[in-house]
Amino acid sequence: MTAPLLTVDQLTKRFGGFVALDQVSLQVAQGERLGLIGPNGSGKSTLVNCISGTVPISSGRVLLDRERIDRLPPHRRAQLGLVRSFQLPRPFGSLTIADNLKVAMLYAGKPSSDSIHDLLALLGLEDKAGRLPRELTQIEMRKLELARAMAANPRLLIVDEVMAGLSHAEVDEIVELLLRLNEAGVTIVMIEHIMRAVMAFSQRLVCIVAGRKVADGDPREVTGDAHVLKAYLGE
Ligand SMILES: Nc1ncnc2c1ncn2[C@@H]1O[C@H](COP(=O)(O)OP(=O)(O)OP(=O)(O)O)[C@@H](O)[C@H]1O
Repeated sequence: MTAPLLTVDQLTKRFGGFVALDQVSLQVAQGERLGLIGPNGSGKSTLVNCISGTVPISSGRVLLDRERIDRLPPHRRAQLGLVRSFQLPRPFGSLTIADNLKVAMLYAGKPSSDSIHDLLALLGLEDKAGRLPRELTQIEMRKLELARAMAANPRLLIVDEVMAGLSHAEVDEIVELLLRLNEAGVTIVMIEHIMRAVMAFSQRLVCIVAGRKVADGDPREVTGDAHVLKAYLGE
């Protein structure tokens, strides 16, 4: 059996006396599409912050390909192929779309084998190379954010609420795009509140409630799980 690409092992995160994540363990296989769900404030973003290195963990381990990465700074993790797209697009406003992608490649420390042009084409932004971010529509901004993440040549891409505020058709478009990126070989973890998108995308779901993993498995089974229903419906 091949080793998981990502392993989160007994991860605990405390903010002062508050336990935001309580011994969370999960694995992500190479090539997988995993959905991470949970009510507001359950700890999803904190988990992603701990995995990508923007907040230190209190205890436990995070491994990429069997190597511990939980002491590495975020840019080192990005160099190893662990890349996240942020909840809010934050491109450099004075740089063109193409230059924003160049910066992202430099940050990851390895100019991608894909040319910038190929990346723009993959994301459907080929007409926008010379434009500034402020000239983009909302969905184009989300695509730019995904393109910036892809410019870092990720092995594991974590997308954190990239569809919030988009129309029904635009959500479908982003899901299609993520499926294409996955087909191109990128393992993807999606954090998303839009359940239609989560169900269309995910091969497996993990549900976090109040800092604990309460379900992990087939999406239909997880969404029918009593703990998950209780957390969402507040029974
Ligand atoms: N830096 C911090 N200091 C103190 N508490 C924090 C900090 N960051 C997050 N928390 C708390 O940890 C808990 C989990 O927050 P988190 O943002 O991870 O939830 P979430 O599942 O991503 O929520 P949402 O779906 O609303 O984005 C919340 O109670 C939050 O208030």
